[in-house]
Amino acid sequence: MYNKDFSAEDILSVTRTIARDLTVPELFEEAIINREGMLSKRGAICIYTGKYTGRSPKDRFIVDTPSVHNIVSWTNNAPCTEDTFKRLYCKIRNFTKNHKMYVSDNFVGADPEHQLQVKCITEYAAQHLFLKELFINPEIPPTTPHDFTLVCCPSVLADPLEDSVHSEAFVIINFDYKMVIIGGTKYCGEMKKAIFSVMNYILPQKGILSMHCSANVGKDGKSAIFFGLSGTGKTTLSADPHRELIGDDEHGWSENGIFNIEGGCYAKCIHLTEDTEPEIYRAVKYGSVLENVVLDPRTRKEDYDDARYTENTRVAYPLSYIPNAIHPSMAGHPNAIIFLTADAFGVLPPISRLNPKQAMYHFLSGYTSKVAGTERGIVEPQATFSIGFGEPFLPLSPLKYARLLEKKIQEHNTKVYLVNTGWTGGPYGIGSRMKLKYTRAMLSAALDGKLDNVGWVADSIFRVEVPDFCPEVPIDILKPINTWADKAAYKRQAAKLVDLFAKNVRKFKGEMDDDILSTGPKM
Ligand SMILES: Nc1ncnc2c1ncn2[C@@H]1O[C@H](COP(=O)(O)OP(=O)(O)O)[C@@H](O)[C@H]1O
Ligand SMILES: C=C(OP(=O)(O)O)C(=O)O
Ligand SMILES: [Mn+2]
Repeated sequence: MYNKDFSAEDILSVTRTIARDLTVPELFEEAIINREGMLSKRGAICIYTGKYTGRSPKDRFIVDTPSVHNIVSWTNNAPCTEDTFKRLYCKIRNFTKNHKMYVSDNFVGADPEHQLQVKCITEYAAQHLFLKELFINPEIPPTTPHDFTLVCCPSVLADPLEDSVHSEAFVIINFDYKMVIIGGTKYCGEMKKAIFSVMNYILPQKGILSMHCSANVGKDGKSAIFFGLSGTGKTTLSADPHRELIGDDEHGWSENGIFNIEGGCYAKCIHLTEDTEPEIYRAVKYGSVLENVVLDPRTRKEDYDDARYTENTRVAYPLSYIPNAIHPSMAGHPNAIIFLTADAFGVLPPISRLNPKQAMYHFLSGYTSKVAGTERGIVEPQATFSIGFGEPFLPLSPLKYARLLEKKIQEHNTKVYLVNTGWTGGPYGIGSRMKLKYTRAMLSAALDGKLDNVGWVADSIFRVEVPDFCPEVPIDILKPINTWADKAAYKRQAAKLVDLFAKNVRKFKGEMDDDILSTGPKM
């Protein structure tokens, strides 16, 4: 077995051709020349990722070594051996001997105190462009040594039998060598979420809460964060013309306030229209990377309604493409925390207020649905409980994140809301998705203090408080039972969800305070 340093330098010492620090136009040219994708009508480069059009959680591993063994939580992270890592590393190293690789250093962490310099090495120019847009791109290439290495070679395939992995795709994080290696999958989301996982390992160990959330700040300087699993609305709802955008997906919360981990956004394109999501629609332009979006063969016009490759069509663009994004992407302590949930049962209120214990309960529960496409094998909304609304990306014990959040909420007296961006009037298949304009109106009202003086009544099943009025929202939708034609059906459906909640929190028994665990929904 190969027995040397496992490092960026080692790989690049054998790489046939290195294209270093290319600019956006150069990467566009390279991607076109390499036939990695084509230009869209609005001037973005559009790439197709083949078999893997979403994340593949079963193919993601953390190398289990003595130095991380007792730090990583193995209940929600799959281990792999050093041998597996080394074998796949060697396959990548050998591959680069005959190929050109794109190399540059980018940062993650907008707060200079908590930045990580990542050396990005990719097989594809378009993927390199993706990283340039998504990470924080330095004006001049840094001369300091990098902290972490990300290598992505989709053409390198694992052999499940020989390499002891599950498929030809692999995403492996090695904290000892400070390296992520990716092969077999072209889906760009794997790269960003792997580095997010790295930050979720590093930051909490320094006392900083890292969060799967978007963030924005009002004209009054009050910031808000929106936790949510994929598809619940982090990106869509954080792009708000009345508030300044901080980031759409990954943030840290330190003693100084919140900071974005990334420098760009990765928005969903399915059914995107200029009317409903103007900021995102207009961010599709020169410099951005479209993924699996169908283009008209003659006009190259983007067809956002065509899900022939996947529902999980995407666009990546730098934060500066959103008109009211602030730079640097930092703000003070949030005044409000929103937990976004896409409830496929159609029984949760569209907005509700949580006390601090309920906030902990719902953070730990992380109830939502997996929406079609983002993960391999999911074709319709599927109820799930994802701790911290981001369990696949949390390497440490989930309680570590929960305790940090609990402390922050106490210290800053932060208001917490649970917002159902999922179904209303019935479950998925019968009811309809909550109208975006109503969700936006409810959030604006909550964040602007317009719900402070309305009446709040505890929901008899979910026990969270529901407002009796919200400007610009029909009163009927505030209480979910009122939106169901068949009230008995509503109760049966709610009972199913209550049962799921209760079963799910059992796993925290003995580890989390009983008064938190007992604050959940009850029939
Ligand atoms: N009420 C709603 N709130 C938020 N998003 C909605 C709503 N109704 C439909 N959507 C759609 O759901 C998707 C939310 O995805 P996105 O904002 O990318 O989620 P995330 O960033 O959390 O993965 C978008 O395609 C958006 O248009
Ligand atoms: C890119 C992803 O995140 P999100 O859908 O939350 O934007 C993902 O989960 O693969
Ligand atoms: Mn998003």
